[in-house]
Amino acid sequence: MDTLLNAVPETGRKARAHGHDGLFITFEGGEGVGKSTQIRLLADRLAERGHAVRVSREPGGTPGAEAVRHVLLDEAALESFGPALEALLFAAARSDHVEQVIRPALARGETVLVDRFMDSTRVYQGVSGDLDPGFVAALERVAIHGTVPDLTIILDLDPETGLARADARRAENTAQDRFEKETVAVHEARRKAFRAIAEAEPDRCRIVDAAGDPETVGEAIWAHVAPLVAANSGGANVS
Ligand SMILES: Nc1ncnc2c1ncn2[C@@H]1O[C@H](COP(=O)(O)OP(=O)(O)O)[C@@H](O)[C@H]1O
Ligand SMILES: Cc1cn([C@H]2C[C@H](O)[C@@H](COP(=O)(O)OP(=O)(O)O)O2)c(=O)[nH]c1=O
Repeated sequence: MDTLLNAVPETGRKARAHGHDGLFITFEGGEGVGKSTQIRLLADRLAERGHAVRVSREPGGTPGAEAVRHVLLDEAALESFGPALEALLFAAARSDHVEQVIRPALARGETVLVDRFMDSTRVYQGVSGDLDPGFVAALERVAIHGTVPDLTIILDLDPETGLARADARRAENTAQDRFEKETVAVHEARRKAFRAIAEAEPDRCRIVDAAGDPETVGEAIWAHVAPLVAANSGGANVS
């Protein structure tokens, strides 16, 4: 098994398809911080500038991964799931998503925006689930197969506000999913865990304050994205 795991390339862009890669940008953070909203704003902004954009989400993004999502988020089936099983299921869904959607889109030169990726597993299963970091890291290497995001935007917001926004978003009869139901203390611990990832990986991650109005948050995100877009487009001026 160890040999198999070692056969998987270390994380890092060198494992990415060569040539005219697109940009891979992931959005992370707790419930209701505004990930879906900001992905839509950024996708529109990039499309207006003529960039081909592929938007996706996790868990999901392929028929198989969406089936796994249904299992993972279905309250009835999950009470007995332990964090290790969850992490394995998220990794299986991610592997399919990376191979079937993300890597091919990047190889076509598309900009890929994904709502949650590997950092959510590190936080929700690793930290909240108290899993062995080596186990989480091994699963991550197998699942992403070297396809590391060029940029991860971590939207930072106090849990009370995020949960209130998530409640406002939810139709009256849609119950919270089980990850949303946990205590504010658990959500706060996740917020700290996302911040710790950003501090440990400053080249990849940027923390963005999600408390302002959507447009203000969008401008802050664009300030991080625009230089990468310019560099990836051969230095063309991107305003
Ligand atoms: N900056 C913001 N200020 C106020 N409400 C927001 C903001 N961004 C998003 N919302 C609203 O909060 C809810 C959750 O936003 P969403 O983008 O779905 O968050 P996430 O994808 O992180 O769960 C939605 O109803 C959305 O319209
Ligand atoms: C991708 C991923 C998501 N999750 C959790 C976080 C979310 O609560 C849930 C995804 O459901 P979703 O409805 O997409 O929530 P959100 O809008 O907050 O992204 O799955 C993990 O626990 N691990 C993971 O690796």
